[in-house]
Amino acid sequence: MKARATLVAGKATPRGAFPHIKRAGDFLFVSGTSSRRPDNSLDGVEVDALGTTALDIAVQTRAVISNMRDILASEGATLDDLVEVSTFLVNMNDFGGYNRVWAEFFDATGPTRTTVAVHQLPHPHLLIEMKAIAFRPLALSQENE
Ligand SMILES: N/C(=C\C=C\C(=O)O)C(=O)O
Repeated sequence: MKARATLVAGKATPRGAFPHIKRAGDFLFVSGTSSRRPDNSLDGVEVDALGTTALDIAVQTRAVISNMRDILASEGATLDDLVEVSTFLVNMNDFGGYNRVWAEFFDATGPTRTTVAVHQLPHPHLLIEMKAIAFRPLALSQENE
């Protein structure tokens, strides 16, 4: 069986030659996802008239999870199907804000999780990016079509 790559309509276009999500058998692999909107603006970023920039880790985290939810839906999967999430923060001082929003969506029965800090993400206003693996048997996804 060949793996199936999908570019999801209505989501921000990937900033490179890769899909939003790839199905390999019953497993789904979600590319690194940010709070980027389809128009390439970012949730959780406000810039005032003087150029002062306010970045909000809670808003960005909620947007990332929401974007992943939409991407999973393209394969008939939900956040409940996630088995592993990797999170990249640019600053561990944001860990608390990120962790609180995470708990709005998941508990200890949810996906395994690894959180690391990285030097940079692909846009200077991004505080967080996540990639994920889900288990959603193809047969179950097709039942709901
Ligand atoms: N996944 C990658 C970037 C995602 C950026 C975004 O969604 O804003 C990548 O370059 O590998």
